[in-house]
Amino acid sequence: MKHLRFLNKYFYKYKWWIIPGIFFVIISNIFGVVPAQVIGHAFNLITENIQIYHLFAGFERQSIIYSLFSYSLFYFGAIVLVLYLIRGLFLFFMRQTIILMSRHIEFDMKNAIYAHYQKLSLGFYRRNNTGDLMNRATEDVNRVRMYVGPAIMYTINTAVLFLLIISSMYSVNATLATFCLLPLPVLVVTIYFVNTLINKKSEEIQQQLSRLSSFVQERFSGIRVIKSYVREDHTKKVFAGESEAYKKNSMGLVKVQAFFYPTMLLLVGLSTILTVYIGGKQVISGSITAGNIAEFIVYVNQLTFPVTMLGWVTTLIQRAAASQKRINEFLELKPDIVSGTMELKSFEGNIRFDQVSFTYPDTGITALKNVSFEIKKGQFAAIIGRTGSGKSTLANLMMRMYDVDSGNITIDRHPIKNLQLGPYRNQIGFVPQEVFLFSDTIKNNIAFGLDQVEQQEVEMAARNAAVYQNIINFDLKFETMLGERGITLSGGQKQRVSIARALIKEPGILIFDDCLSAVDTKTEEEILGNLGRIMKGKTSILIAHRISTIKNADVIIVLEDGQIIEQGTHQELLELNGSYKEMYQNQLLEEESTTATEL
Ligand SMILES: Nc1ncnc2c1ncn2[C@@H]1O[C@H](COP(=O)(O)OP(=O)(O)OP(=O)(O)O)[C@@H](O)[C@H]1O
Repeated sequence: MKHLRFLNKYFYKYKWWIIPGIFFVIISNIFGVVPAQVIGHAFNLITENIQIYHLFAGFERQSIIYSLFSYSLFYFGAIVLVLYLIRGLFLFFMRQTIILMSRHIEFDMKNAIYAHYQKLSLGFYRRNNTGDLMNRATEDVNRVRMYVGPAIMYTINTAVLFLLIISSMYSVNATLATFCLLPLPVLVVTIYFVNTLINKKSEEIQQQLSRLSSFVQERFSGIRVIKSYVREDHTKKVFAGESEAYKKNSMGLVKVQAFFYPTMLLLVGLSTILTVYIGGKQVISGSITAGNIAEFIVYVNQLTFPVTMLGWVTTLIQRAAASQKRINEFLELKPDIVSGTMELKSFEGNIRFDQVSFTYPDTGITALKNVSFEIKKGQFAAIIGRTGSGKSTLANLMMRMYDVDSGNITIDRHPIKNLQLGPYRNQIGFVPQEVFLFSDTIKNNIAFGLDQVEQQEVEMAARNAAVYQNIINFDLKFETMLGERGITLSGGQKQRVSIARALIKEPGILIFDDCLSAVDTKTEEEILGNLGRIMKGKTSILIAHRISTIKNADVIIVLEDGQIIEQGTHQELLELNGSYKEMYQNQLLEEESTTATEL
């Protein structure tokens, strides 16, 4: 329950919703209780006057008594109707304040969670799966909303109604009131237990449902693999198995519910029978009127709904507390990467690594060991090495996606940690190894890093990335939609759109993480030629596997197992006669053998 204290600030913020809300609950309940008394009076009117009416049988006066009688009943009916209408109006206001407040809190919380997620670093996203992140921002917030809205509303409602009804009952007759209320504790306890059971079963169903939807989602994403391995029948069987478990759980829940409602009605019926029996005795002894019995029956029925709600409300509160705990766990997390305060006035693009070591915190893999190098402003640097040697890690550290374990990284002679993070990252044009394009138009994908953009700039970036011709061949050109609702680009086209996205920023440092792998050599040359022109005087870093891509670099860094083993220009490295030369010769041999087979 202590986790729900977090929500108090929202109650305070929306105090002018909740205070009137409580007021409306009280008024609506008063107008809900008074009709019972009017019904009691109407009942008394009937029992007292019916004999008089029969006494005048055969006389002309009987019709006058009849019209008086029916006029009074109509009058009582009208009063009850008006009272219920007023109650209805206040119920409307009650929902318009409390439930509306809950929607505002839901909105605020979702925004706060999303904003907080944005601040957390890459490591956080690696540690937590997407499903969990989504659930906390949607399902958990929804459960909390059920607490700040319906649960609070029904709790206040039940408390007020209980107070009003019980005091009205006792003001009429204490004995009858006590007997009427006797079955209620049994009802409350039964509801509590059955509700716990229902809750447990619902949770199981919910879990099974998420298992089922994750299964379906994954199989839809991997439909190509399923079809090519002819695993349709197998997946069908697994799906049927999961569905069967879901069906079984649901049927279990239906059974409990089927048992619950009749039991509840039985207990309410028992209350009514007791009211009639004990009430009848009291009428005979003259302590109450027959109208009071009618009044009590209305009270008992009015109590039924709030009592059944009690169990439900308890569940809502328990669930909300569990959800709020999960939400708080994330909200209390501090970002691993904290922005520095130093403003980079004139950005040059000098990068220096000094004895840098880094271990990924989540896997414990040491990706870099004592790495030192310097890339000067305007240089074209290349990083090469076997897969898993730490190339992408270098790029991650340059962008300060992670902080180093030991050693220093300096940018323009300032420790990277001192720089303001946003403006610094804005200076970098990064093209990741795994291209990610949003389900949006090509234009918006290219212009992603900028707030405002001209069509000409987008076209120029596309030209420089050698993808312009491909784009204008689509019917909608730059307005072509990508992703689920749009077209699918080829691997090479995706890479080039991603390159255009980095180039349009006119960055101070450009980092290409092996993003030319799906591009043919001719297009690669064209892109590299364009880069030479655009990045003149600026720093470019190319991570690559093909030596042909990087042989013109000013400096080539050769990584192996997280360490720099060789460093220099293409010529210098060849002269070293080491790993680089071996790699180069192997690649030359591969090229020769492919050309030979092609011939
Ligand atoms: N986010 C991560 N969390 C944990 N370990 C990681 C992460 N990224 C990479 N690693 C590990 O760090 C090591 C270096 O990986 P890195 O991606 O830097 O290599 P790479 O040289 O870029 O490889 P490739 O050429 O295959 O892209 C690998 O052993 C890898 O398993």
